[in-house]
Amino acid sequence: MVKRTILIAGLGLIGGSIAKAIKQSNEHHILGYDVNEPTVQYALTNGIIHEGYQRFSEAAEKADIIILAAPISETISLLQQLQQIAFTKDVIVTDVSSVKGPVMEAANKIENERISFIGGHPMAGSHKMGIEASKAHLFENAIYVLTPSHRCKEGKVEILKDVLKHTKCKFVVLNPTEHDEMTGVISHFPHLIASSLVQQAKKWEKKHNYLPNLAAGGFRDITRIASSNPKLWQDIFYHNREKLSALLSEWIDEMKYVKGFIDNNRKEEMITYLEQAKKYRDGLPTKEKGAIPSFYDLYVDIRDQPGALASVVLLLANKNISIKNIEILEIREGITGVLRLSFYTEETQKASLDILLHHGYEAKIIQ
Ligand SMILES: NC(=O)c1ccc[n+]([C@@H]2O[C@H](COP(=O)([O-])OP(=O)(O)OC[C@H]3O[C@@H](n4cnc5c(N)ncnc54)[C@H](O)[C@@H]3O)[C@@H](O)[C@H]2O)c1
Ligand SMILES: O=C(O)C(=O)C[C@]1(C(=O)O)C=C[C@@H](O)C=C1
Repeated sequence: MVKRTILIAGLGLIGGSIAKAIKQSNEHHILGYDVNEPTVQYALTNGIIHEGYQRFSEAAEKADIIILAAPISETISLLQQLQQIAFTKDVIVTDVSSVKGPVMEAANKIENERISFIGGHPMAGSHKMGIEASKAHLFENAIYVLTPSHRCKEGKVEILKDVLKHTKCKFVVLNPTEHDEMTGVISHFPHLIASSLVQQAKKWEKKHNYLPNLAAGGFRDITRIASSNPKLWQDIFYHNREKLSALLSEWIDEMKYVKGFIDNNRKEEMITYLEQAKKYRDGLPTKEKGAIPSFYDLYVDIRDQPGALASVVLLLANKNISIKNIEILEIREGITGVLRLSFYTEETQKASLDILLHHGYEAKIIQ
């Protein structure tokens, strides 16, 4: 075990989560820097970092590994600042940006011999932002993409992996272009669609002001990510604009094709379209958190009465079962609602199903 000094620049959701995961291991010394001084204070007070800094260069000079976890435009600017530092030892620099092309372009221009840059992107996150939302286990079983730059010295990727292994992620090396195309399809474009669905509902609310009350499980599931940080996503869309623009054109054509089924009641073609989508969606990897995070979910019907939620939680707590997340779906006053309980393992998911069925609850696992 080699104890290294790791600087995390940008202590938000992602930087804070990486800091927590690495600090838990007690293996390394963690420095933190953020433009927002209260964030650094929060990280220190809550034991997320060992030392806090207000000047980036001062912290960078002390580090063996620098993790840039700020928004993409800021990450590129921090990278350019590193170029000017006269490091007295070799340093590995990585980032966490959701788009890799522009960051790698900036990294490949670096002429500082001491810097080995390896692009990084943990494929997990949340619609929440800031250090308060950070979690040590955010990246557990998630895919962590690495994109080494032209000037990355031998052995450095292995050192970086050794430090990041505390996030419990799974590494994959991709080139920036394939990364940006795939994340465009699987992450960035879906985000745009989620926001557009919400915009559509907002327009229709002018006609039917009761409409938001009908927003049940389906609408909420498909639009959760529309609640994310708008500035962060504008930055992502901007940096992956070419891929997004192409996907948007493809989507518009596809929707015209679908409109043909609907307008002309081409029933069989519509069913085939839906069947193919269902088959592909059902076949996505479900045992791991990946590009599409999956949890071990259990759905429980409950009535909206005082104590209904507490009773379910208590039943499971009595059997020492930890619940990862609880969400109440489509519950309205006096009417049956649905609880979605997420578990860490398939075993606890199944055990919870048995317990709840045994106590007369209507519960099910939907694959
Ligand atoms: N949110 C996600 O789901 C997610 C997932 C994977 C990767 N990412 C990437 O992670 C990066 C950070 O996103 P986040 O969700 O943690 O955002 P966040 O808003 O939670 O945190 C960003 C942090 O960076 C700080 N910051 C801004 N400019 C800075 C600068 N110049 N120097 C130092 N700190 C600065 C902010 O004060 C804030 O604390 C982005 O590049 C994003 O593309 C996000
Ligand atoms: O779970 C979410 O809220 C996310 O949006 C996470 C998500 C994703 O699209 O899966 C978003 C952006 C990141 O770059 C990586 C992961």
